[in-house]
Amino acid sequence: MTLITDVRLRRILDSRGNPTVEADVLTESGGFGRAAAPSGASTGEYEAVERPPTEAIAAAREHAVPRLVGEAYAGNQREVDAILHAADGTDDFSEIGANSAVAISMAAAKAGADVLGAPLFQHLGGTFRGENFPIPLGNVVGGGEHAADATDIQEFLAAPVGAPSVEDAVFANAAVHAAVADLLEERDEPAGKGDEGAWAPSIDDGEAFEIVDEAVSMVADEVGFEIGFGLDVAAAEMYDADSETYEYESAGTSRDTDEQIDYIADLVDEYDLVYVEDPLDENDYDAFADLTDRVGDRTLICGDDLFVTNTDRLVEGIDLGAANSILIKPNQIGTLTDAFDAIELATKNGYDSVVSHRSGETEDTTIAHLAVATDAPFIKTGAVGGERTAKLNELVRIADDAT
Ligand SMILES: O=C(O)[C@@H](CO)OP(=O)(O)O
Ligand SMILES: [Mg+2]
Repeated sequence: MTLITDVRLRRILDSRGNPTVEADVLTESGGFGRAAAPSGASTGEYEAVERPPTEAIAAAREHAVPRLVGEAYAGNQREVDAILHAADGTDDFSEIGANSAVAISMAAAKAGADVLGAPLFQHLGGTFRGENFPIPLGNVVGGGEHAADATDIQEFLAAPVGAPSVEDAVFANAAVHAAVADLLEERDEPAGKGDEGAWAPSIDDGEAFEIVDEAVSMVADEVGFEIGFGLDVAAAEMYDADSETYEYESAGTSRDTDEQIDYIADLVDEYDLVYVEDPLDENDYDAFADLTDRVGDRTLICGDDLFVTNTDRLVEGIDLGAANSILIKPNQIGTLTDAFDAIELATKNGYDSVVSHRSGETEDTTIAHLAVATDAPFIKTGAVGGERTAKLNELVRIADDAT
């Protein structure tokens, strides 16, 4: 029934106005799945390779589509993804592009779910999923590679850890986003938005900490549950390998690795940070391990560029005690199977998974289903903006349907 009869690939727009790959997968019994690849700006050095969409589409049409059509079953995700790997023939999807691979992988999953008549999260995670929902981390202030002339730290993320439901959590993050706007206005700090919808004022990180801390407390008082906040430092973007220092350009500050570890550990304690992503360079497992040793009992230290959703890199991290959570981005590794395997390995080893969007996104909602399917404790997918709310609203719908 789920035999694939057609795979169509096209270029569509992403949220930055750049082209990206969209895939349609059709099956023998009329099943249909459509999915699109997201795209990063602060990409990790070890990510699977995203090719220019036109090239990725041509290569996938030549190498992957003929191996799938009439040959593979959309309901068998591991088979589809193994064929994508075999068709590509490299270990980083540099032939067909991770963008073509992930679009086809996710579209096949949706086609499989369509034939089953089951929601995607159930097709992926089993019939008993849908009881637990991830806490959404929503960025409310940001800079780094996502906005010019803004904070050095890439993302300040509201984390509604005490929310009684995913719906309450999603609305709380939007309220923090609005509260930040009010506080910026009071301080006469005009702000546009960065790539992920967070406010991107020309302020330094210190001021951003004050504002986000205040906004989070204000909204927590209003809603009556605990809201913390966290960071994506995206430190690989500020690390200078020659001088071995972290360069905070807008602040005009430079820190060596020990100073960076001290700085982050102090921030964790001063602001009760619940989450810190990529506080150190993507090649420095030892520094991650030191920091995790110091503060890992009271906050999540998450590896994004460090792990790139790659089980080999995660194994190394587990061995060394580097980080205690992993960011999961299917396009970093190229298939849903690989993303699932990373989550399973993480869970088995006590690492929390944070399923994540990219800065360049589409209306695709697959990651909302992936998070519910895998019982991931967190999802990071913005707070506002259509391509972000697409995922957040899908979570609300899944919760609504499940009750
Ligand atoms: O660094 C990150 O975690 C992501 C998403 O927030 O950004 P990008 O997609 O640009 O890598
Ligand atoms: Mg990151």
